[in-house]
Amino acid sequence: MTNPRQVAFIALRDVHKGAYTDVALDRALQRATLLDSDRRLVTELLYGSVRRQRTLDFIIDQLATKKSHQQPTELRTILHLGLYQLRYQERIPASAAVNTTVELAKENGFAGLTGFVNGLLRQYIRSAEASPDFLKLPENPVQRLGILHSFPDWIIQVWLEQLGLAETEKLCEWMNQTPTIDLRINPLRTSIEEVETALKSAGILARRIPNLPQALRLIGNTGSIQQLPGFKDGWWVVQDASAQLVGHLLDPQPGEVIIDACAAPGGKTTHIAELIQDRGTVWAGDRTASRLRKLKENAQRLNLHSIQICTGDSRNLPQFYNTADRVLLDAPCSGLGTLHRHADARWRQTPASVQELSTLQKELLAHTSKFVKAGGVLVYATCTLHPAETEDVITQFLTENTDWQIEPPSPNSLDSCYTTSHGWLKVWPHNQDMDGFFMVRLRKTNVSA
Ligand SMILES: C[S@@+](CC[C@H](N)C(=O)[O-])C[C@H]1O[C@@H](n2cnc3c(N)ncnc32)[C@H](O)[C@@H]1O
Repeated sequence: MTNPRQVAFIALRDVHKGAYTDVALDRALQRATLLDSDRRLVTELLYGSVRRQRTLDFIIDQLATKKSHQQPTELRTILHLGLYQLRYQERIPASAAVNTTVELAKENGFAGLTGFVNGLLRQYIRSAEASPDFLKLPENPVQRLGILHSFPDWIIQVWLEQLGLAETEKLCEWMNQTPTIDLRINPLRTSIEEVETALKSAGILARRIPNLPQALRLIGNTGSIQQLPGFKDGWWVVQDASAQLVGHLLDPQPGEVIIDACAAPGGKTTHIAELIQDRGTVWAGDRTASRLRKLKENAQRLNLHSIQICTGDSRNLPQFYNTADRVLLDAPCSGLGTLHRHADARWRQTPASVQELSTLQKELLAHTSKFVKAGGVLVYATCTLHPAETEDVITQFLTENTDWQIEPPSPNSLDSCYTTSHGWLKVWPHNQDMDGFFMVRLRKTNVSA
């Protein structure tokens, strides 16, 4: 297969049948023979169409007699691809978007409906030219933002309650961007200067990130990550800037025993091992064996030896009670802070799944806090921005465990600029230009309050 739009159609059709977007993309690309530029086009069309699904359906609802969900599923998929190009891909001439979409319809069993496809797309072009905001959006702010920026109402509601209208709109726009790639340099193997020089010689642009001495943000097209200089030598690992803050908040020291209770695939475990200069013990626990295999590969590539793997449910590991100087609980979460990275996550998560996660997070915190020695530290972190998975988890824990208290980062530490008045850190992506994250450092005192 050599037509990128046909490849995008097959992948998007699989997503509409329930496949994960990244899995559908890999599968479709593997079956195709495409130039690098066409592979990028497939990725953009697929991820963009999945993200913008609600807006695209709303356009179909306005322009066609039959609502989007009444259209044959594969025809709806084809219309999404065409409308996505017209609305969001300025580089693609409108005529090319229309003609290729009509072709797709013809090739995929809708030869009798090419007039309908052509007519709908051309009507979209005429309406958008006449007035860029021709969509008749509802007055209700939750629905209006949800349709315009393509999020479910409940997510908009969660953000509106915390941020208000103007900031929520900025956050929505930020979450619809193509995600950036950050590297964390392994100081045990190289220096940030050496990596900068190697990337520059390979024609890759990168910039430093304020407050994070080991971080570089890649700019523009990078091609395959595994082919970048230094990958095989363990010079760096891909890790978003805000995830790098977590290791600094934990502040592990050489010689300590540290338990990373939800560790796989090891982004933070390997950071901890680097921060202790590979001297001490980092227990990497996780209940998913396949993800732990990835962690092992990462540790080997980075040449880190202080990491020990423990497969199992971290709610049930009594052998670790009172053994750790520090514990990291990077808990499973709804990922509302990283929706730009997982195009379909906004459609998969629900208020009910958030409540289930909140229960799991509270159980994990109750158990893993027992791993910490008196006087020790636990950092709770999640890449979500939902209060039920963040503030509520911590507030309940502190109410039930009066021998624990929040220890905010010291004023001149790397994390201090993200600290809230409660002592926990909240990274809002549209303000900080990095993934959304919540993190808090708790210290176990010797006495109950
Ligand atoms: C947010 S991810 C961890 C990411 C990792 N810390 C990193 O930086 O690469 C959450 C992890 O928790 C694991 N997990 C979920 N429930 C668990 C449980 N009850 N016990 C142990 N691990 C669990 C999942 O398998 C997943 O790998």
